[in-house]
Amino acid sequence: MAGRGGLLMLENFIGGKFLPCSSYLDSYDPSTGEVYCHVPNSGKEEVEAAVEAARAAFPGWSSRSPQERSQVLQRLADLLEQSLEELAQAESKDQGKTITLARTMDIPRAVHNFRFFASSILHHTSECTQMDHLGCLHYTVRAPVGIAALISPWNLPLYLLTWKIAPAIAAGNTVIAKPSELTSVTAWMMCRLLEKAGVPPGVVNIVFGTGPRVGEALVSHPEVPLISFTGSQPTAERITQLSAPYCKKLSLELGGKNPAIIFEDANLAECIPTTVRSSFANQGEICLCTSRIFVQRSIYSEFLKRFVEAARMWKVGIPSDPSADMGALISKAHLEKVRSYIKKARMEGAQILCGEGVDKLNLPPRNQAGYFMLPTVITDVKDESCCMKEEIFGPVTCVVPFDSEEEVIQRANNVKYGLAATVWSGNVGRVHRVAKKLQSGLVWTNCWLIRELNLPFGGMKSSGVGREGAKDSYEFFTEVKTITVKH
Ligand SMILES: NC(=O)c1ccc[n+]([C@@H]2O[C@H](COP(=O)([O-])OP(=O)(O)OC[C@H]3O[C@@H](n4cnc5c(N)ncnc54)[C@H](O)[C@@H]3O)[C@@H](O)[C@H]2O)c1
Ligand SMILES: N/C(=C\C=C\C=O)C(=O)O
Repeated sequence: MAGRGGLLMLENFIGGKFLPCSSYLDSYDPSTGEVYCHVPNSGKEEVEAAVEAARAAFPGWSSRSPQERSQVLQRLADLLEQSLEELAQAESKDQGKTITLARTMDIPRAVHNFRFFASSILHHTSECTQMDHLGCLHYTVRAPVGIAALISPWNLPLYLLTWKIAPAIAAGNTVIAKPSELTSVTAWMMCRLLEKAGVPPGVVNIVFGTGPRVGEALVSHPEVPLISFTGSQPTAERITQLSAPYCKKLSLELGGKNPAIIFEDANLAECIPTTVRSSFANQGEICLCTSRIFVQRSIYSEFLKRFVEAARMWKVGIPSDPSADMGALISKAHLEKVRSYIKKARMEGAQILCGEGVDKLNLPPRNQAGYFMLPTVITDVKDESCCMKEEIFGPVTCVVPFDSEEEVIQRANNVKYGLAATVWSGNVGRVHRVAKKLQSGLVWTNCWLIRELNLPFGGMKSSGVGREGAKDSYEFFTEVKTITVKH
């Protein structure tokens, strides 16, 4: 919808209706640095209205059969798929990611999230045990919890929001979702499809705005008993504090400082292009991106030379260019934060082998103020450096040598995070051994980011609490009850 100055103006979606807000935020096009959209700056009032709508919709939705709910999810998946190109264009413009990534990963995955949970909700079973000597039978039943708060970040906007909405409503909950204020457009576009898909009013409500205003009002609302959050560790801490007085159910998917461990028997022809992708895909703005590369010393020089050559070939371009490998970072503030790590690395005596401050970025005149940065490789950096310890969440990766298996496991584990690791080796025994010892919720060996939605997804240590996936999401979005029958 066109608003002030012909710019796109979003509205909240509450109780099946688009509702204007009393104040709005500017949203920037990352490829130009220009305001192109206005996003509702919602607060307590909008959260109250959404809670009322979600509360009213809960009895009807939660008492439908899983089959009925499944059909609604399937219809929504079909409608999203029919709008794939329009959604991909919007996601790429709003987030700065390449149109190719939006077309091949973000939007197809959003479609798949609804199809996947539409199917998996049909296949859950409950537990039953006997105590014949006491004449008892025990069994469990599960029921949806109620109104779920779903909060998502800006890096994979529709992909991550639907990864929460789909399991929550499949299990019979009603939801209030809050996308990142930096990337709200595709969530708003999805709302236009809900009625046609048969989602009753109030089952999915979306309130737009900032964390401190609308996010906090949502997570501290007494009638919202569960919160599924994906974002940064400091925000998770705040949400935990605000929700603690109510003993809410929490699922927290947080940041990472993900290692790649490359042994001398790795297949470098596969490892190098995949590790360039795992370091720089989506501008390095994926929580699963590699940011510490440990390479066995005997192949260190060869790896480094080939890796830097490949990183230099990774094309940074405007998001709408189908041949670009990388687009713009999300915001000016984030670009400055990412760049500040390169400055700190230099001050510590590390070497920048390519990218920021070394190579020249060529951009069309219209995009000179966009938030672009080249893929950057740092070496000669100590494990204690902030570049090796903190999540940078940008196109920056550090490469360091190692000597032995025990040493590299210890160094890979020596950070507060534990989300995703990759291990490269042709030795099957070593691959299993190392994968088992890494403190990481996910380990990809000889590959990266191949997702199996049935299995648990999530992090250890400061990377999160809880897991998402077919069974884990079902357990999170339902309450279990044990019933004993004496016969
Ligand atoms: N583990 C995962 O699956 C995963 C996936 C994607 C991103 N991430 C992490 O997300 C981070 C980047 O995303 P970000 O910058 O949007 O994170 P963020 O924590 O700043 O924001 C995430 C969401 O929380 C909201 N929020 C912020 N403050 C809030 C508050 N006080 N109360 C309630 N809500 C609040 C934001 O508006 C946004 O919608 C990185 O750390 C990244 O690793 C993790
Ligand atoms: N949650 C998933 C990915 C998270 C990526 C973070 O940036 C997923 O693939 O299910």
